Amino acid sequence: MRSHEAGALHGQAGHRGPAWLHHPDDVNQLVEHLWSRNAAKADGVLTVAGESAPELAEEFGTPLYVVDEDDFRHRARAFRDAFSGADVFYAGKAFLCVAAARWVAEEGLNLDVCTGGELAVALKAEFPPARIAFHGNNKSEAELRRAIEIGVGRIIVDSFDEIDRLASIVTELGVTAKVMVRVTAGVEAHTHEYISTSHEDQKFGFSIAGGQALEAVRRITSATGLQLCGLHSHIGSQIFVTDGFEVAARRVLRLHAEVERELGVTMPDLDLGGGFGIAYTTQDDPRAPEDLAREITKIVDDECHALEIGVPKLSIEPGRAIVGPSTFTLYTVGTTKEVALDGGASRRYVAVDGGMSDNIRAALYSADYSATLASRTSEAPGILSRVVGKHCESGDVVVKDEYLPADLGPGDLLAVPGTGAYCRSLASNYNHVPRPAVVAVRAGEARVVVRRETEDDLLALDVV
Ligand SMILES: Cc1ncc(COP(=O)(O)O)c(C=O)c1O
Ligand SMILES: N[C@@H](CCCC[NH3+])C(=O)O
Repeated sequence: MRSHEAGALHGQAGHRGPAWLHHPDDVNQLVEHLWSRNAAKADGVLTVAGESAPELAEEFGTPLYVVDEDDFRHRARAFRDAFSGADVFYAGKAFLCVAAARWVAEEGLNLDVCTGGELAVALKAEFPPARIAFHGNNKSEAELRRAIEIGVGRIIVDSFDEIDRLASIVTELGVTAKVMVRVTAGVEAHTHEYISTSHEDQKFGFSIAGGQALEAVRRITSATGLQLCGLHSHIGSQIFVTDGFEVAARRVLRLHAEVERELGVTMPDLDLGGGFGIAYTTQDDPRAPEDLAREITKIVDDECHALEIGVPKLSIEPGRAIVGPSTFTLYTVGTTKEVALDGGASRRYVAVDGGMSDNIRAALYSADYSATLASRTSEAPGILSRVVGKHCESGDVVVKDEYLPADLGPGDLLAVPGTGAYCRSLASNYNHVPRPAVVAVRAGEARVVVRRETEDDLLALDVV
């Protein structure tokens, strides 16, 4: 994630946004690489896989998450094919529902879940348990028991307490569980602090440098019923450069070699996690899965060669890079407002019918997004605008800076691309706003895969 607060808007002579944001030649045009493969505009109207934004809004209401199913499947296959010698786990935390779990299964990927709730969705979708990896830094006894009973493929262990918990469950059940050890490699990933997970001072994993990782391996290998299949490292999310993966892979493989040498244990697998960045705005330049595969595979091969060890089977866990670009959020504009700024400049606020309850990422990580008018062509010039929601927070921003037509007004539809990952999954009912539906569009057909919450849903938990 990149923060661009420094480039804040100012200046009288034309509204100037952050340095990376350029005035578009035609404010009606889509910046294609920010959209799913079947999204297009015809006469100003946004369409996806044969369905138009106004038709979708009319039939399903707004706000609405619209997922291009073919795009999701295509990206899943692209990772599977690019990493053909590896196991690809879709990270369900990015977005999970029964339909999505089925798409993942059908495209031949594995699934990463990190709570009993995500596991329940996977099971409802009849996802093969052996293809599920179970994550989490504080899995409960009940969650672990269920995972073992249904036979998940691997459990990624994150604490000494968990090792004890697991050891007693497998002993009691008389079974063997495959486990991996989540390690922290001490890498400072180039991303937002909140989604960086490999520096030492944070809650995930066992430190390699501090010796806890080796100790965890020792305890697992001396426990009965726990079968160690490898080490796991995830350095963070929304990462664009492979240098962080490279440093992490080298450190993890050194530990892998040490385990082989010192303990005589050869671990068959190595999981380098997910975190591959996507384009939210024109400032982002993501890597293609083939490039990632080539570079990461080479790093692992070279390091194993240097360490004179066999090459373990690689696993990766992309979430955002599969689901993020597949989805846009469709909103209806409710109000607009011109706000005077210092120096005589002004900012156009465009308020939509959702906000931080369906996309918390701008508020939480200063994430940038883009937006486009989705229901008509406009002849008006583009002016720098801020898209905000309807919540009682001034930080309720969906798109910090975007050029939108000056005549945008109530009733217009606005679409925000790249909202597939960590928007529905982080959605809330703040201000008692019902969470939007998710509609999957494929070959001219739209179907609800997660229904919209109702007022009854909002009241369902109140005990009166
Ligand atoms: C262990 C693990 N694997 C995979 C992911 C997926 O990350 P991303 O959606 O950035 O690919 C995450 C989230 O950061 C994670 O914590
Ligand atoms: N929720 C974060 C990503 C965290 C990934 C989970 N480890 C985001 O929206 O970017």
